[in-house]
Amino acid sequence: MTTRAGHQPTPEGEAAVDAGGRVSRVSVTPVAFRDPPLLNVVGVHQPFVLRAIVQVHTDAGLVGLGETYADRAHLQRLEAVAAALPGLDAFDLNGLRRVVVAALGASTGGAGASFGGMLDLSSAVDTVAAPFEVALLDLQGRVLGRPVSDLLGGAVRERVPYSAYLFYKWAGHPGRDDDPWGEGRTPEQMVAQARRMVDDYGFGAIKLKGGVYEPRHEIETVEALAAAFPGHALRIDPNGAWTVETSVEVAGRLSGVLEYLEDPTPGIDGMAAVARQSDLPLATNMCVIAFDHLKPAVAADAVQVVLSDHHLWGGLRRSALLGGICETFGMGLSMHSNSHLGVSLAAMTHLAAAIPNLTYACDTHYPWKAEEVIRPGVLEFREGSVAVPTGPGLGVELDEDALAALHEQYVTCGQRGREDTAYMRTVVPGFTPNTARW
Ligand SMILES: O=C([O-])C(=O)C[C@H](O)[C@@H](O)C(=O)[O-]
Ligand SMILES: [Mg+2]
Repeated sequence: MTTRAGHQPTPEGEAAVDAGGRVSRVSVTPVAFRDPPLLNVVGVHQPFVLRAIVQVHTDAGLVGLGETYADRAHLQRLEAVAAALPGLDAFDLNGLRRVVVAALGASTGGAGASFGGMLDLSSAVDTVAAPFEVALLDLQGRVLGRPVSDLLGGAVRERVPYSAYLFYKWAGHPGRDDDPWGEGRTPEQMVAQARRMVDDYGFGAIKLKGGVYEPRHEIETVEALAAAFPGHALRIDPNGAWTVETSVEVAGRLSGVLEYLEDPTPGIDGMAAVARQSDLPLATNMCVIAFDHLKPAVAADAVQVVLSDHHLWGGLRRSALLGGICETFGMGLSMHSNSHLGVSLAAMTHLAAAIPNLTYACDTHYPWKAEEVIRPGVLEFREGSVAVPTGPGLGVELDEDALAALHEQYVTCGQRGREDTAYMRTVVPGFTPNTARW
């Protein structure tokens, strides 16, 4: 097949075009939803999370959904792709990639870009393509009357387990008293936070976001969680807050307590040095976040578990490819999250259902949010897991009124990017990220 300028259907593509239609219009709607002041290595979550909802319309009258970040520079890239997509066959995922590469032009590298200092944008093509790929898969599923998990090879599990994602946190955003979670600082408070999540959602795995306090305090928190939740799988993720030496010490102390230790120290070399001196599996969503990073990480035996994230790895099919690579090199696979809405939760659930070697409970920030853009009823947590939607495509429907309300909130909230460090400095002047601090 040759490159299709203007996306004219080739004869062999005709049947698919007839069935699924061609992209006629694409909208990218930035939204904002309220978020508690969750602490991490670079600062604290702002009052709102920004997300973009992608709607891909076809001339057959169907709409596919995707969701991604909505930081200003990312939005501009999404808009460039959205403008170039009309005419594309809804089944032409390779064509989508060509459109993204062409639309981004010189800005495909993305080196140095990041979302609030938490996530380096290693591959702009993958990150920008992802929500459109999800939307096209949603469309394909709607055409075929099959769930997205079937398009990824078929669900190997009916339910996808997720983990409770604990955060140290302030009692509330400054000047507001509407935070239903309260302060999260002491081990007792963190056990109470976990209790609420486990009671409400039934989670069987618990992840603690660390990198906030000195390691001794965070170890005590993990030990309190282990005592309070025997039999639960535990993880801590300090996002590279520790030196190699500290990481080895903590790994020794928590060996037998944790199922894996996530990003204790920055970089592939640092992780490899820890791995050589520890028997705890090391997981990452920081030093391996794009296909380019796999070869050096495997060569150095730096990580034992890769945390996939379709938003960063180019969508659902490339994340499934990542699963195959992890299997080849004997690495485990888990799933990372950032604050997200239901379109992403649906996509994550289909993906996790269809990857046989994704054997850990996936991360999700879902319990922290109180607002939504999809209609209720499909994505329910029971016993810590979400049933894989069985309806066509992603299996979720947009609530247009809710989308409009959260878009209005985006317009008025004043935030245009994720700025955890800057927000922290409004309360703690001079704060510097805790990377490799201890
Ligand atoms: O596993 C991780 O590193 C994350 O979940 C990254 C996120 O940005 C998290 O740290 C957060 O929400 O602050
Ligand atoms: Mg992490």
